[in-house]
Amino acid sequence: MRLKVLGCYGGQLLGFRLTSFLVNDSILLDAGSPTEALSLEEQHGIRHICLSHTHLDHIKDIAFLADNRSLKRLGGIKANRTINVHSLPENNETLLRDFFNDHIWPDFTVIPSKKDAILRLHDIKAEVPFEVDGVRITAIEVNHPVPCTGFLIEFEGKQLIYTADTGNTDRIWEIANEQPNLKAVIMDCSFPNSYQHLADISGHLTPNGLKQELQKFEAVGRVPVYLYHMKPETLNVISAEVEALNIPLLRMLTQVDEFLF
Ligand SMILES: Nc1ncnc2c1ncn2[C@@H]1O[C@@H]2COP(=O)(O)O[C@H]2[C@H]1O
Repeated sequence: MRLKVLGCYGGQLLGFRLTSFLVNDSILLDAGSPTEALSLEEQHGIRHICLSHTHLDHIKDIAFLADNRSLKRLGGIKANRTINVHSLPENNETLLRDFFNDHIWPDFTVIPSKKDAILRLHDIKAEVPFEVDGVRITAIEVNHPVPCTGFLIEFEGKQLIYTADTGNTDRIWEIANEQPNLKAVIMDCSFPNSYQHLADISGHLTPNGLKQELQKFEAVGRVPVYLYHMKPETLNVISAEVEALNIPLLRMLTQVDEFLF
């Protein structure tokens, strides 16, 4: 499995891109930044978006990807016409009602026609696996103020866990502990310890919070844990606090990271 970090921050600042990961060149985990991180040709390779939740920092580039794909069609290119979004039914409803509603952005689920649309929204169910482009994907509910799922990604007998945005949560760790060949976990670490209250009310983790979470993870120290969604203006403080935890194979992601699992 190829995993490319397109953006791994929980805020947008010059040089810091919002959350998005590219799996095997065609599947996005969240869509905070693909149009900023990828060439037009690379964007056209994206066929699926696994969407954890509808907060703006995870959906904003669905809009720009769709617009770019629309121009590609006008240019007469036929391959990879549709972008398939996979998310909970509540999230797909929110996308249609509040984002692709012809006010905030055109409704690309009916452009150029409903039958042959640029965007197709697929309802998924938590803990019911589905397969796209040979990759098996399972959504797992996590703890955020809006409906949100992390994802278990499986390809060629290897597994990756992406917690998505979450405060303390249990089920995803139970599932992580069941995986026979888990290669990595990508998990939330948004705020420094001094912002614990904000982390709690906004459904995120601090270094202290993630230390508690990792007590539920049996492979800690054996399987790499990569942190994402750091608020960029607090990065130096989070970095020092993560370092002080002294947990082997735990580090913050950077937006130039690429992995081959
Ligand atoms: N009660 C709050 N006070 C201040 N900021 C908040 C509050 N709730 C949410 N936020 C911020 O709004 C952001 C929305 O996206 P995030 O969940 O990434 O992170 C959240 C916090 O940074």
